[in-house]
Amino acid sequence: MAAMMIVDFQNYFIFILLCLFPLLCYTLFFRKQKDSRLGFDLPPSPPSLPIIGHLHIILSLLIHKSLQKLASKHGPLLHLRIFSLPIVLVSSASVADEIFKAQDVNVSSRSSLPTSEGSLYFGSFGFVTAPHGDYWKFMKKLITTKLLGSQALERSRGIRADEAKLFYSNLLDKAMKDERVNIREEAMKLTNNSMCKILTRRICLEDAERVRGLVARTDSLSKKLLLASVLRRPLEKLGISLFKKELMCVSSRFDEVLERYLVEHEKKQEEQAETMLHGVKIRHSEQGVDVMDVLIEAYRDENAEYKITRNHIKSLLVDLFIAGSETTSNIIEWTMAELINNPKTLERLRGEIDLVIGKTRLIQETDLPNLPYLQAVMKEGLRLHPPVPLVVRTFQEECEVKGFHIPEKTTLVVNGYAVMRDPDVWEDPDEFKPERFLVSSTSGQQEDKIREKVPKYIPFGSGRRGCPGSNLAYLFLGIAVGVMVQCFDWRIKEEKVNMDEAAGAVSLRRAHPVHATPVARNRDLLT
Ligand code: HEM
Repeated sequence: MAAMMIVDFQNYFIFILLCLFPLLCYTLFFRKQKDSRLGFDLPPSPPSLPIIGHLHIILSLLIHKSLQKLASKHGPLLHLRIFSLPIVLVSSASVADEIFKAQDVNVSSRSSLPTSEGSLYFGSFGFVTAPHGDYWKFMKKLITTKLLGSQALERSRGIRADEAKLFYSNLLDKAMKDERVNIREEAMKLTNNSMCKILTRRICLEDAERVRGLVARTDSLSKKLLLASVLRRPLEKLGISLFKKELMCVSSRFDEVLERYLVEHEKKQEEQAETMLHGVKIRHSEQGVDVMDVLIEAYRDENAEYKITRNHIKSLLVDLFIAGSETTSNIIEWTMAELINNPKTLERLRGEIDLVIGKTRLIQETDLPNLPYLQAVMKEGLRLHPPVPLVVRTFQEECEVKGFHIPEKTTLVVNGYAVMRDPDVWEDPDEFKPERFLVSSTSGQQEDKIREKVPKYIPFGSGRRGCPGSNLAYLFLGIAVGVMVQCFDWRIKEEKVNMDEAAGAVSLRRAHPVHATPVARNRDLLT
């Protein structure tokens, strides 16, 4: 009897669950967002699939290209849906301009993951994922004034110059041995080692491989995290924490290395303080100050506007390291691929470098302002191959864009890749033509002035959440490309470098690494 009752109860329980399941699905996936201004039109929406909405597009392998195709068919301002999560997709310069200007504060937050609470990467201590509030404002000020501002970049110039010489001598070594070079790997060594030294003044030699491995892992993890943050709300309701184990594993490895560096820095600072106590005045040499020193100072400052913690310090270092090295090495490789495929452009660039610098010394950062064609080459590389093709933010409040209603908490996706290949504002948008960035070469100058008013060029995003590392990025890119063009000819086995994009990554990476053999033009530039 008891057994029958148990079976009955089980059936009854299953029956209730089956009845509740559609309700659960409805609540999670179909229920419309609360919209206080019903009656206003949402932006147009392309056809979607039942339940999942437009998820299949977000999951596509080359997401920026799928979204670009969607926009060219249905328009530059679209309303998409993933389950019940609303997304606004922007693919033209004029719509992006209106949002970045009129809604700058409203879209100044990104969404983070509830599952990444204690993580140093993509977690609640991070700067990149921090909501637009007191912490973000405090750190942004510190970054733009003391960490990546012009004086800070001046201070770290020596570090980058040493790394540039090492970069040149590694390439020269390969040239002497007639060996092929994987340009991405060489670029990665340059940016990783420079970033390590700028951030912690450590040579990072013993940790370099480890850190490089971690950066590679974060790239593959980023796509999953983007997906997890898009699916955040439905998953939260179901109590599912996606990729938490993987995320925490990467985080704890970063933590291990950075905690060690932090303790070393603190010891060094204490030793200096002690020496001062004994009456010997040792000024903390400006040359010896790295990003970690500045952060420790802010951490110890009792009167600071915001009290940061050790985790904030470590998290910011992870953010800067990943944001700074992966993106710049990607664009160095893309730009060299374009130059090898466009020998006339390469010749013109080399002509400019030879003319301005001569053939007796290596290009330096201070030469860059005098090399307009090199600057145009860098800009064109970034336009065609933006390492961060999608800028993702959140509308905090409801608003109107181009006469359409955008509900609060809608995710904003600006497809920078599509904006910078928008045929309405770019002539021959898919071609590599650095000349377009040279002021004097414009034929229809009037037309160009009108175009310049629209921020069609957004490889570093825009508005207050735009990239604070763009100046540093131009220095890395200018020197790496400058050295490779000034000092070497490049031989490839194929007729042209394959320009396919890698599928399944968040950053815009190449599907095939560029393998080329450097041929030295001048062997005595360092002597
Ligand atoms: C070619 C190289 C780079 C590219 C293409 C790039 C691109 C971007 C983009 C598109 C964003 C999002 C901007 C937005 O939401 O509007 C961003 C954010 C950011 N980038 Fe970069 N970046 C590069 C290099 C760097 C470097 C060298 C650093 C620093 C070392 C850096 C640090 C950051 C940080 C901290 C953010 C987050 C800003 C915030 O949330 O307020 N980036 N970057």
